Order: sequence, then structure tokens, then C-alpha cells
Amino acid sequence: MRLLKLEENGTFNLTKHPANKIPKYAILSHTWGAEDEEVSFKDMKRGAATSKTGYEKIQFCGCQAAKESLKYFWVDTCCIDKSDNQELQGSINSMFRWYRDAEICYVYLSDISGGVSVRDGELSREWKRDFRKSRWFTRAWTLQELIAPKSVQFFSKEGERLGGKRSLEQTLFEITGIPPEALRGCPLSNFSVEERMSWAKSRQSKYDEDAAYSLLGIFGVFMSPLYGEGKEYTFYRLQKEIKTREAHLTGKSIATIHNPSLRITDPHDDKRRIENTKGDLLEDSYSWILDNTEFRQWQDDEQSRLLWIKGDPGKGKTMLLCGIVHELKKSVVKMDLLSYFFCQATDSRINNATAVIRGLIYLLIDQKPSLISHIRKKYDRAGKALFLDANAWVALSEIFTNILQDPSLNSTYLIIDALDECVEDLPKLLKFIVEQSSALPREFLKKAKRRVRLSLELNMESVSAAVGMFIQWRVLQLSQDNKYDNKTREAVQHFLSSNADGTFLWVALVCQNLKDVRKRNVIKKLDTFPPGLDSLYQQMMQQLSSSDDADVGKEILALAATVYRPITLEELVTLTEQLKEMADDPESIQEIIEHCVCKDFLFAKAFDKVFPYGTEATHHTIFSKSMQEMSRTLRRDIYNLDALGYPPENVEQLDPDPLSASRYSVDLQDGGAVDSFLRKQYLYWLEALSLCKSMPKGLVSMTKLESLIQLVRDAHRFIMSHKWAIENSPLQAYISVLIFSPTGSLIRDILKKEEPCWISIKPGIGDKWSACLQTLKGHSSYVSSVAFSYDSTRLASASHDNTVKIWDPSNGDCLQTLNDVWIRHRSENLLWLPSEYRPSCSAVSGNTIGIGVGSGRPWLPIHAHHLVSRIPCRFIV
Ligand SMILES: Nc1ncnc2c1ncn2[C@@H]1O[C@H](COP(=O)(O)OP(=O)(O)OP(=O)(O)O)[C@@H](O)[C@H]1O
Repeated sequence: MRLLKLEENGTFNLTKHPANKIPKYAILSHTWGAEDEEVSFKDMKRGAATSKTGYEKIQFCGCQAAKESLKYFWVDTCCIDKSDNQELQGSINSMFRWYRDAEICYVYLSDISGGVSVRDGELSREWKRDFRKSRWFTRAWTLQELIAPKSVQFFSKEGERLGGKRSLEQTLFEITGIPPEALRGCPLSNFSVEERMSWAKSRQSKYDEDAAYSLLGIFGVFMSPLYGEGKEYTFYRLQKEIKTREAHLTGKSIATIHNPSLRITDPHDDKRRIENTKGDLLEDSYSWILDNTEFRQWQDDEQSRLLWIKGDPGKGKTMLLCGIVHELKKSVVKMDLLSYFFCQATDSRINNATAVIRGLIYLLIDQKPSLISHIRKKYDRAGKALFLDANAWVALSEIFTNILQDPSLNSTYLIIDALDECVEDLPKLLKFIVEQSSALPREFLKKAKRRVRLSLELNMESVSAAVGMFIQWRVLQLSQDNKYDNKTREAVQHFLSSNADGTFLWVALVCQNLKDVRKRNVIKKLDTFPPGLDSLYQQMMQQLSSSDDADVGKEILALAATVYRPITLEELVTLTEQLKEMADDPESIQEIIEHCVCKDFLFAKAFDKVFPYGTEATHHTIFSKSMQEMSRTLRRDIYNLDALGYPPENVEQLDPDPLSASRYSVDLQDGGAVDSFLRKQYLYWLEALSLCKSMPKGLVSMTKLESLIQLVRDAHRFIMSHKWAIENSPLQAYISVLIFSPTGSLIRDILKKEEPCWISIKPGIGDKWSACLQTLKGHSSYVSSVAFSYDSTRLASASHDNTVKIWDPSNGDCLQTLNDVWIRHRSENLLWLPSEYRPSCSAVSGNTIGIGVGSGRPWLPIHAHHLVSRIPCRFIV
């Protein structure tokens, strides 16, 4: 890299540095004047630089660098020999890196001059106007010059400092549309290709091709510049490079950041969804927390590791946390990481401890991809099972601990909302949080007050003031939408302020109700809203019960409270007979759904109204509607994949998605009606049959059921045998899976028409299913020992690849992989402990695994399933 060096006598000289020995340097960003005004490489060589107008900029940059004790600096006009084509090409591809690696970037704004001032980090209004109009924001190359460097400082023509990338963040965002996260060094891969393209959209370049070349670094691609190829073709090449890189990233993603296995949810999206559904985040209603003593203590005092925010339902905790995330994003330094997770009891993806840890890890890796190394070792061995098997919690919490102890991390902020909605393994999660937040260096241990509690009830004054701001905002919206006069507006404002009792949700629900009330009826209507959340819910239920939509409303509520995860509008319509009839009237559907009330309330206080026939009846409705929906929508190659080997992770969801309405239905849940009938009512039924003199009919029914069971059994063998193939290529279900099933398979026979007609010679397969139920794949060397637990729910296999795997034989899932197990082969099945525990040993014999701890000690026989469930994995075998 060629740099300018500031000499003792105040002159500048060009110096050249090999890539591994580049000294610290500053860099200049500016817009070019006329070519002959700028100082070129040749001018520098010839000593003709000082005669050019452009020399001022170079002088400015050199002096500024000297103030920061930097001897070297880089200026694009003269540090590249443009007459050397090879050098020019290399420079275009290196430019982003050069700006990124500079200690500081000085932006010289030649069209902003004199009389400007910065007060409290803010530009004066007049200034803002000039700044916004600066030519610097319209040029193509300056985009990467703004984004890439860690520090960017803006200067006027006279060299007056105007502010930095950080202090002007909001203004820069308003001018360029580049989100603050991108300006703060968040990986650019976090922003979609479209979003990054949009930052460049209205920028100009002198040469058409530069519009694309100036984006190489932004997309992390390389390409040789060919001036003269034209803008269109350059962009075509750029797009191609971007696609290749994205594909490469996604390919790698099986084990990296975009890892579909790790990503159970993107907490970014959850936060956005929550804010949208709760009606946009109001800064005035959460900003009180920033001055709160406990919050400040947590934020400023290194020893206070855990902040516990408590509050009654509807007090605004979730929105408060959204606000805190928002503020921390702005204030934490670039080296710090911020991760968060929003639990939701009604969504099985995000209501358990493992999901919380997964989500937190996902966001950390998203910000600092190098952290993936903590996952890679385990992932490479265990694959997807690492996140799914019975020990996912153990593995992930260990990975998370390692990540948090990574020496490259500065401070890490972790935020978890609604722990009470973490319905699975909450105690484990709590223990983990407490342990992590206690992990302080020894010198802190004594004096540390590590946990800070913040109770919203104890901060009533601040919360009430925040609710007051919320009321003002909602009343303003209502007044504008429904054209309230002053009297009405004041009455609503007064009513809400006097009855809210510091509860945001109560205000939100009343305002929701008022939305559809005509202005003339508003004041009368106010008297009908009872204070307190429960009374309000009760009233809403009563209103629903007496409305024309009572039946459909209750059906929706029952469904919403019963489904195992939140369902989409489309899925809801599919499962609700009465809504199906309104399918072409989305407004009415929306109107009815808006009457929805909280699930906790439904179960606790309105059970009889919503579930007059018990929850079983609702489960039955969901089951039969799901069956109907699947019969209607499912068809062969529903995603038009065409290619038989198409892997499911490469499948892009279609828009519109033919599966959108039946996604809920295809996840068949167990506990079906027949099963429950046989278990609970079978004998009563026999009695009733006898009483009705219908025993023969009962026998016929059971015979029919039995033939159905044979079909089900065949379907079970079918899925067991072909699970692996279908999982990896969905369309193989119609090809190899069918023709490699026994000719006597009922499923094969019934679905014969689906067999490929283009295969004329089919493999000779026997007429019966073979004795092999399924093949368990995973070991990389031959297997020396296998053993079932006594109840057959677990299978252990030991291999010469030095691993032991524990399987769930019912579905072939590998539940756990024990690594570094030293196995010695003897006449009987013998498994030995990892070397660090030698000479301890264990043996598998029949259904029992024996453990010996220390040489000469008696072996302790333990059933395999006890081992699996009781002893931490590394010690099991
Ligand atoms: N800062 C805010 N900006 C905008 N709306 C807010 C804000 N705080 C609270 N609200 C409103 O109040 C409602 C309740 O807030 P939130 O869901 O955060 O309460 P919560 O204490 O988390 O409730 P729960 O205990 O039921 O989970 C939200 O749906 C929203 O309409």
C-alpha cells in the first residue's frame, strides 16, 4: 500500500509498504474537483503538488493526522498510480479495506464553509441544511468511505470540525437512509442485498462503471474493473458476484451464522413484530428508565451484572425492554455486543429455555461471526441434533458460557423478556442466568452487589407519568382519526388519566374500544368502561356474548387459546367454519378478530363461556378441520421443485405459499380421538352396544378399524424406512422411496399411480418389509457395541470413531454423542471412559451398562436409561 508520510520539515513524501507491515494511518474522504486541480501521483513524483488547488486537502489531512500522532495518511488522488492498470484494478478492489483499516477518516467538505457551529453535539439548523445538501452525500465512492471506517470525522472547507459519524448518526441516517447499526460497524451481511443497494440508489459517479465498482466492498465481492463495459453490464456482473457470494454463504450456513438449525427465531424480527402488534413504541413512555437509579446502576457499575425488572400484567414491561434495546443499540460502543430474546408462552418456538439460549447465541454470532468457532466443533460432530436432541440445553449452555468468556469480547448485554412465559425448563434458565451474572473476577466478589431489582410498582410515579404520555398520544390519535371536538377530547383524556392506575394495557384496550365509537356517543360510552384489567376483560366477554358475532367470536377465542403456537390469519380462517364463509370479506374477519382477549383471562375467568363443551371439543374441531384442509391443499410437488434431489434447506417459500393455510395442520399432534376413546370409553361402549343390541355392528366397526390399523402400521414402516431419504430430498417420496418399498406394502399399492412411469425396470424388492426397521446413520467408523436400555426407549452404540451415540429407536434420532470415548474391543461389549478418567471403565452387557470408577473398584451396574437421564454426558459411559 502506498502512503503519504509527514516529514519533520512539514513536507509529504510517498512511501510504499508491504501488506503485512502497514503502519497506522489516517485516510481522506472528499469529492473530486476538476481533474487538473487534483494532485496526482505524477505530480507528487515530479514535485509539482504544491501548485495545485487540491494540495490544500492533502495538507489538511496531513496536519489533522499529525494532531492524532499519525505519521502516515492516504489520499486517493495521489496514492494510486493510475497509469498502471494493474495497480488501478487492485486499488479498486482494496479501497473498502483501506478505509476500513484506517485509524480515522477525515471527510473534507469543500462545499461547506465558515460560520458553522456545533452545539451540544447538534448542528445548528442552518448548518444542518447545508450539510444535508453537501455534494459529498451524492457521490458513489463516498458511500463506502462513510460506512467502512471505524471513525469518521467531518470538517468544513476551513478545516473546522463539524462532528463525527457517531454524534451525527441520526442526521446521517436521515440524509442517507443508512441505519445507525450499519454506521456503527454491524456486519453488512446483516442487511439485505436490496437494502444495501438502496443506500447507493441515488448516488452518481463520473464513470458509469464506478456506480458498481464502488459497491464491491459493501457486498464483499471482487471483480476486475473493465472501464468501457457500460453500467448495465457492470451491474449484471456485480449481481452475479453477489449471488455467488450469497450462495456460498448459505452453503456454508449449514454450519455458520445463517445456520437454519441455530436459528429457531430471529429475535430482531420478534421485536419488530411485537412493536408492530402492540402499536409502535413510544419513546416518551419508556425514556424514564434511562434516568432510573437502578437502571443506571446496572448500566454504569461493572459489578452490577443482573437487572431484574418486575411489574404487574400490562404495566408495559415488554415495551420497556423494547425501548431499552433501542437505547442500548444507540449507546453501547462498537466493541460491545447486545443480544435479546422475547419469550412467548403461546408460541412453542420461543417458550422454552433452550430456545432462549439459541436466540441469544444467534444474535451474538450475527454481530460477531468469529464466535461461531465455539459452536463449530460440537456442530461438526453432532450436526443438527446438537440443537434438537435431549441434551440441547446442556450443549448450548456450555457453548454460551464459552462465548461469554471469549477474550475478544468487551461487554455483552443480554436482555430476556417475559421469563414467566418460558414454560419449559425455566428453573434451568434462571440458574444459568444467576450463575453467569455471578461470574465476576475474584477481586469484585466481596464488594459486589451483583443483582439489582427494579420494581415497576415501586416506581409508580415514573410509570404513571409514562402512562400519562401514552394516554396523550393515544387520545391525540383518536381525536385525529375520529375528529373529536375539544370537549370530547378532554373528557377522554380525563377519564383515561383518572382510571388507568398506571396500567398501559388498560389504556390500550379502552382506546381500542373507542376506535369504533362515533364522536357523539363517546362521552356516554366512557362511563361503561370499568377500571381494572380483569373487569374490562369481563365486560368485553359479555359484549361479545351478546353481539351478533357471538358464535364465531367464541369459536375464534377457543381456537386461539387451544392451538399450540400462534396461527396466521389464513390458518385461522381454515380452521374456523364460520370465517371460511367470509373468506372474501377480509374486513369483516379483521373486525371480528379484533375482539380477541387475553388467553390467561380466557382460561382463568371465562372458561365456561369460551369452552362450553370443554377443550377436547375444540381439539377435535381443530383435528377434523386440519384433515379437511390437508385433503384440499396437499398435492404432488406442491413447491414445483421439479429436481428430485432438491434439498429442503434450499427451498424458498413461495409467495403466495400453497402451504400457508395448512402449515398448522401438517404438524399432526398426538392424542387422537380414537386413542382416547379406546383408553377411556371402550368398556362403556361395549356395554352400550349390548344394550342397543348392536354387538355385531361393533364387531364390524372394530374390523374396519383393524384394517385401518394395518394401513397405519404399513405407513409407519414406510416412514421409518425412508425417513432419511425424504428428509433430505422431499421429492424422493415419489421415486426411490416408492420403488424401494416391498411390493406387498399397502401404501405402495394404494399410491401406485404416483410411481415414476419413466423407470421401466424396477428393482426386485421382496413382498414383505425386511427385518430392518431403519438404518441409523452417524458413526464414521465401524460400530463395535450396541445396547438397548431395559425399556427399549434408548439405544447406545459405540464405534471405533471414538464416539458413543445414544439413539431414540422409535424415530432414529441421535439424541446424544459422547466424544473422545476410548473403546477397547474384547469378546464381550466393552466401552471405556475417556482417557482422563482411565482406568475407570464400563461395559455394556445385555440391557445394562456397568461403570467402574478407579481401578480395582467394583463395577456398578446401571440401566442405560438411567445413565442417559441422570448423569451428565461426559461421564456417562
Ligand atoms: N413505550 C410504549 N410505547 C407504546 N405503547 C406502549 C408502551 N408501553 C406500553 N404500551 C402499550 O401498553 C400495552 C401493554 O404493554 P406491555 O405488553 O409492554 O406490558 P407487559 O407489562 O409486558 O404486559 P404482560 O405482563 O401482560 O406481558 C402494549 O400493548 C402497548 O399498547
